[in-house]
Amino acid sequence: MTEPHLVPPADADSVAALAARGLRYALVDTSDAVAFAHWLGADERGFHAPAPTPERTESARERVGYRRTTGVYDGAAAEPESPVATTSSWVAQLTVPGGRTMDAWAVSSVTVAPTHRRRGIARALLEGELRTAVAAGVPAAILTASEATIYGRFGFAPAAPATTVSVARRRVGWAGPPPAGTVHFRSPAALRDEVEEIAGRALLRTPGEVDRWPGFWDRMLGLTDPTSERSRGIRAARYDDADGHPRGFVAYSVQRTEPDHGTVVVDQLLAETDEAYRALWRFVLEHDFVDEVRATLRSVDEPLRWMVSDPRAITTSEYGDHLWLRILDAAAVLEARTYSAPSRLVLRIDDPLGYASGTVVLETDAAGRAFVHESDEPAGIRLGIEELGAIALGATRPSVLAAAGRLAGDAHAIRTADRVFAADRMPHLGFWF
Ligand SMILES: CC(=O)SCCNC(=O)CCNC(=O)[C@H](O)C(C)(C)COP(=O)(O)OP(=O)(O)OC[C@H]1O[C@@H](n2cnc3c(N)ncnc32)[C@H](O)[C@@H]1OP(=O)(O)O
Repeated sequence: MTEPHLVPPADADSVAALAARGLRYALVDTSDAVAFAHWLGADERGFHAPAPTPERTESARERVGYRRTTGVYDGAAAEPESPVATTSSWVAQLTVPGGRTMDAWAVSSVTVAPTHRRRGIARALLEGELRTAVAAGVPAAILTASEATIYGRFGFAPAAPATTVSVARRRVGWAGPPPAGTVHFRSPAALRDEVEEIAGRALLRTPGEVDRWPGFWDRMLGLTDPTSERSRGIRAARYDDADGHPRGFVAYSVQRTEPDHGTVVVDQLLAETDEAYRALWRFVLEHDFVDEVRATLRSVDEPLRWMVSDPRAITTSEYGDHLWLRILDAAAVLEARTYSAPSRLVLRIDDPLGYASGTVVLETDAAGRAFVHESDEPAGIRLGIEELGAIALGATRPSVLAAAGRLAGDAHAIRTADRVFAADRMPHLGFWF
């Protein structure tokens, strides 16, 4: 069931490192329902989630069974068929500035059982994932992190933040222009037929976004368990422009408290155009007997604030690092995006794991294209692999890292880098994976 291109064998160095500790590191055959059930049980337990039901296990196998799924097994454990550590990975499409995507090795489900923690198992798994990505020719790895303290040591850096936006709905009036098109309610099943196309276009607008997999939409729209209370509460609406072309959608639910209070909880609001963005926000803000509209994992630079009569009715919380990026091939990543100004920058990159160390010249032209080559010139900017990841999509300015003492160089080069690396839109990632 795992897709063929995702089945390079378990990394040999990590197999050896774990075998030396009496542990077996292996791919999980996701076509084997029993093996997958043990793996999923360990994964869910690792995130302190309830034990999956047989239905949920089968649904998860259908949705994520295509991934490269690995487990670490302890033959001396009381239940040796249940892994003591898990990961999964796949090749995702990461949006970069310029409305393009690049391949990125997405890593998820990193868990180590409390019975086996702090013995270097996660390190063996992460380093194995990075070596596997490099061997597969994928230029970067990405993840969303449960804790911000874990992944810097492997060269990952926060590259696209997200925040929770809350609107005190009764305080705001609409101050934006009226939309030219129309918002239509769609049943979740009907939107499912349209969502991949609309989202595919919308996700290209924002650096840091990552393509969703088909099972993501099934679950988001409540189609994997349509009779559950959560699923029956999901509402979906689509925005069509004045020519009748679908340009965005919102999926949300309303948590109602009697008699006249409630909260609109926005799950995904994706828009291909600014007009669609405005129309969909207006739609959710105009729900009656609702006090609050809350949306998690929104951009830290939402235009929303400028579309309402009382901007102080909008508060943000839970600012999060969210997308973490680990550059493995600096030239490939730097050339994947477009830039905001022509320039010539010499960067010396230090990568403790060795993948991206070296000095490169980044030349950008007036069209924003980049040309990268290795060089032995003196560097204008010296930075580590984490710092390169932090500036790569444009979310953090190089001068901010210089002020923090995490990047060095001459002042002119750093000012130039600020201009060159700036992205048209603030990088942002709108879901967990
Ligand atoms: C992409 C994702 O899936 S994010 C989800 C991560 N998983 C979770 O949060 C689930 C609950 N936690 C766990 O399963 C485990 O504690 C893990 C996976 C975070 C760590 O597993 P372990 O096998 O204990 O880690 P390991 O022993 O390999 O530690 C490697 C290094 O990370 C450090 N480390 C591990 N976990 C943490 C943590 N939670 N906070 C800070 N540092 C940590 C260790 O101190 C060690 O540092 P060093 O090698 O630089 O001295």
